[in-house]
Amino acid sequence: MTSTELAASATSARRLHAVAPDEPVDGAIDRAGAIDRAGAIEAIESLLAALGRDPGSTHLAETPRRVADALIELLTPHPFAATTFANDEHYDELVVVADIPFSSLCEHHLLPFRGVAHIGYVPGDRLVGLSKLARVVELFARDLQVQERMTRQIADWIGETLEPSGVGVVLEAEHLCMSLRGVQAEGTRTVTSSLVGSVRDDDRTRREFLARAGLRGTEA
Ligand SMILES: Nc1nc2c(ncn2[C@@H]2O[C@H](COP(=O)(O)OP(=O)(O)OP(=O)(O)O)[C@@H](O)[C@H]2O)c(=O)[nH]1
Ligand SMILES: [Zn+2]
Repeated sequence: MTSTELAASATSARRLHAVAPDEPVDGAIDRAGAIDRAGAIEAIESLLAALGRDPGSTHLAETPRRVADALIELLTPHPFAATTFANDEHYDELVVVADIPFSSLCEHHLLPFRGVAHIGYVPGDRLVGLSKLARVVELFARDLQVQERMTRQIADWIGETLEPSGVGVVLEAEHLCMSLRGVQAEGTRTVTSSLVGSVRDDDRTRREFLARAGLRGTEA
């Protein structure tokens, strides 16, 4: 996928409410389609039958409901208020939150990929509540994803919400579709990044972000 396509899909997949200064907003997103829980339960029942299992057996009787609810949970982010504050002290150094854990579902195999996100931004007029950076990771992780798109979506959200002078997002994850099955390349770590503004263009800021994110082979 080209970067233009990634950006377009980031915008079309999820639309966020605009953030008004000092006012918490609903971080809820508009989804492409509503979740049909009854339909999902029925579909899992059919899937079990198609896999040669008996969905009516005692052991599997509740499995369609459990699987459907587990998937719905993994695809439903918690709404949140994207609280921002005025940057009265004109703080203009990097703010970095490293090692934010996340789990998502790969859109190719519906298997989890999980790891950590590192986020940094150089504030403009607004600061964001730190926990919101972890919440925005969850906002985009709870979807059928590819790691590259998720990385861009997080960076775009921070850019649009805070209008900072720089943003850096790095995701490091293990894809179970690559380690459990298929090529079975255990222990691989996929690293993706989206660096924008001063975090991309200013050498000192970029190095500082990568070092604070604890990435191997980097130093401040
Ligand atoms: N770029 C990218 N690829 C991903 C991601 N998650 C899974 N994939 C890849 O998506 C590809 C799908 O390839 P296919 O050849 O259609 O699927 P497959 O036959 O199951 O491929 P194998 O996994 O190689 O057995 C695989 O190479 C996966 O490793 C992701 O987040 N980003
Ligand atoms: Zn996959």
